[in-house]
Amino acid sequence: MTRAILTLNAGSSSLKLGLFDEALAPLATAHVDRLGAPEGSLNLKDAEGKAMPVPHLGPDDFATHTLALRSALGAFRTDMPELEIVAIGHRIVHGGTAHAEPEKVTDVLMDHLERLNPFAPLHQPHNLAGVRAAIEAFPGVPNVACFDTAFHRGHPFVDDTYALPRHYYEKGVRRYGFHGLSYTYIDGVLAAEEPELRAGRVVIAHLGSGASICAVHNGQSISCTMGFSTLSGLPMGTRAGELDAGVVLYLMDQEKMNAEDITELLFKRSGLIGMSGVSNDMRTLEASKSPHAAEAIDYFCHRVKREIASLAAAMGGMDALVFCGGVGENSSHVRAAVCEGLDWAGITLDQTANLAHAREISTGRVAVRVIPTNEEVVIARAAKDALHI
Ligand SMILES: Nc1ncnc2c1ncn2[C@@H]1O[C@H](COP(=O)(O)OP(=O)(O)O)[C@@H](O)[C@H]1O
Ligand SMILES: CC(=O)OP(=O)(O)O
Ligand SMILES: [Mg+2]
Repeated sequence: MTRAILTLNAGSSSLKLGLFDEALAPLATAHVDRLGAPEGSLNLKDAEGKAMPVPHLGPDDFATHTLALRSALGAFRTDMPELEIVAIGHRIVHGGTAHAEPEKVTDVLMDHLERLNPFAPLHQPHNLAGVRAAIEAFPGVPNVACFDTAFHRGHPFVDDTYALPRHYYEKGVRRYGFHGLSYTYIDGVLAAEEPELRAGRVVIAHLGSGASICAVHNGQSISCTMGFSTLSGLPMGTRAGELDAGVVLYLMDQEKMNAEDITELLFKRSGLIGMSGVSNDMRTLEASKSPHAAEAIDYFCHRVKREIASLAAAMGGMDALVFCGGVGENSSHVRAAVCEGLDWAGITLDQTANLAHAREISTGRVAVRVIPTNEEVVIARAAKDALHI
């Protein structure tokens, strides 16, 4: 029997699973896409990232988080029957103000986390559904919750608050910041491989379907483009990003939209898909001939550029810039467009290295890096440490 740690990252319409051995070497990953929809699908990859054969499954097998988890695990078991799951780690988007470290899941913790649902309605309930599905599938196996907000809990007050009357801050209306597991991973890579850079002022751009940027000084998060919710900062695949609150008032007052309509608009129909009318997927936009697709990419890159400079200002400068996430790791066009015109800030790209997706892509004072992120291994390590495995 191989003793294994399972990691779960449950989104609204996706479920990502990772399997690691006790030394945290990857064994396999599973990715359920379009969970709940008739086109639901499952991809499996082995330890080397090579696609593995998937058993025949129908839409009913992905109808809920519990069924999707069962289907993905069933597929793993066919391939690796000798696996014993000894711990399960979960990505939980919101830990609120109280949860700044990974924690073993208890009924009390689940109760606390459920109370944070209104703060992240499109993430938290799905994350918790993943935890419940895991408890059901593996009775008696300990679960550990790992929080996206935890990395940012030490923000200085000016980057933790909004300019609202005080009692909203006390009620929890704060700049939480997200994608902390990804930032933890990148910070760990720099600490291990380029400690002199890590000791300095690092701007990390996590550019995926969800996207944010973080200012990290000597391993400490100073400021993040995401704040109270996963909606702020950068435009994303389907989310608007930075928006004048006056627009929301206009939508309510003049367009007679209610909270549900506006949530749907800003989280699901805006960003790249809203601007382009073509796709929420950067690859598709880059391949498209539509001028609106090109404008959506331009807007995305412009906002990333502005936020990088803003975050550098929050730290008094910048020694390194790291790109990660699906777009950050794979789109040389986005990286080039973002960095263009930032030479005044010490950023100049080695265009050949950038086109080759090399790890070191800068020629200027600021070290620019492309580092593939890995939220799963951060979760697995946290589960191992929290349970003293
Ligand atoms: N080769 C590529 N060129 C441009 N964009 C890419 C490429 N590969 C992946 N992407 C983009 O990365 C995004 C998904 O990022 P990812 O980090 O996987 O998202 P998620 O938040 O779902 O984990 C999509 O917009 C996708 O188009
Ligand atoms: C925090 C967040 O936006 O997560 P994701 O990128 O998975 O949507
Ligand atoms: Mg993501």
